[in-house]
Amino acid sequence: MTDGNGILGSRADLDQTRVERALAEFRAARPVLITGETEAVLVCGVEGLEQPLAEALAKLALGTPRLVLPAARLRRLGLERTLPGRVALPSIDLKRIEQLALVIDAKTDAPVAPVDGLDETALELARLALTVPVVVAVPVDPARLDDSNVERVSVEAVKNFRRNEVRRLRIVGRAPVPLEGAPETEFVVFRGGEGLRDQVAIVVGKPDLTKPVPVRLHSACLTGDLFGSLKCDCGDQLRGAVEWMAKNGGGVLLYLDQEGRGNGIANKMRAYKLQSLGFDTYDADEVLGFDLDQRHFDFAAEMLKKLGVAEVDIMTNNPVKVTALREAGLHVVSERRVIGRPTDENVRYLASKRERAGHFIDTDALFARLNAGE
Ligand SMILES: Nc1nc2c(ncn2[C@@H]2O[C@H](COP(=O)(O)OP(=O)(O)OP(=O)(O)O)[C@@H](O)[C@H]2O)c(=O)[nH]1
Ligand SMILES: [Zn+2]
Repeated sequence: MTDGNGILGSRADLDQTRVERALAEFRAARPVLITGETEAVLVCGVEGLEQPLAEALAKLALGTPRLVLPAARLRRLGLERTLPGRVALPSIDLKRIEQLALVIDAKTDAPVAPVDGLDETALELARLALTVPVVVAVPVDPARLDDSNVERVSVEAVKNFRRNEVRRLRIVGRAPVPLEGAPETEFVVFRGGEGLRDQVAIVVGKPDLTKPVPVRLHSACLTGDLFGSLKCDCGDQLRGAVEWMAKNGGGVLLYLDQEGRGNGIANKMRAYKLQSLGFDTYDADEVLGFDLDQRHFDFAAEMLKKLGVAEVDIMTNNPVKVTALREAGLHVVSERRVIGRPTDENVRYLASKRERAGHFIDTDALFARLNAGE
């Protein structure tokens, strides 16, 4: 591996580039080589893994291949786990992999070993790629891997990736976009942060930056924000916050590329499918291998700082957002609750957020509004 400082920039820049390329490979169901200090593994997500690749991987194996699973998925498989683990795959058997990784009510009594740094890196790649977070890892000798087209990424590069994305956050475009109910509004586009696309700050009116600024951190919700899905209250929260800011001296809404609580739209739809079978919003995510919430908000704090916001009047029901901004050095001086219309389809979702993730939601009031047909 070169030291960088060529046209692709410094060593740190090159590391970011390699991780970005590895994510593209992961999403396309192609293997990626992860290199540690002394060992290396070829890893591949379970989504789209097919027989020819499974056979090719098996031929390269130096030791026993393994399936790496996050703690959430292991719990669903009937094991008491708080940490990820790995199951040996003496043969890369697609049926067994499917059973362990994807089948809803599968259980296992297979021995589960602790993961190493390479396995953890593989899981992190799968999460960053917004794929199902279960991976096949095959120990190999990188010197014998004669295919130079296989993307290589180091454990270190993946470990530093999120932090460097926050550092690399930069404004790439801005323009006025008058909105209905908020005619004086500017969209400021940032590159970097979380997810696979850009982040957008919507500056409503001319907020006074010497005072606490009304701020909403809004994670993207295609179904709710754009199509008015009845399953959540995101669309109401989004439009409600912008209108409120327009009427109350301005504010900043951050539209964050964190669809599906950071799991991506494909995993959100898989979770919705499970919800249609009776799972609640968090259990559905657990079946897929996700913990309560995958989102980070440090980059959102950085966006606010770059916009000159220091004191925040936050519009949220989510305690994690408040803590995250504080930990990132912003002064959160007050909190406002934001809730959309209750519907038959979203009340259970909202109640779960309160019961399981500690959101400040008055569910009694919600049910009363629902019964009153508001
Ligand atoms: N995984 C998953 N994500 C969901 C589901 N329903 C909605 N979402 C996502 O949840 C996120 C909700 O984002 P926000 O409205 O910013 O956040 P919040 O955590 O509910 O906090 P508030 O600030 O109180 O609204 C969005 O990314 C939605 O796409 C679901 O059932 N499963
Ligand atoms: Zn939503």
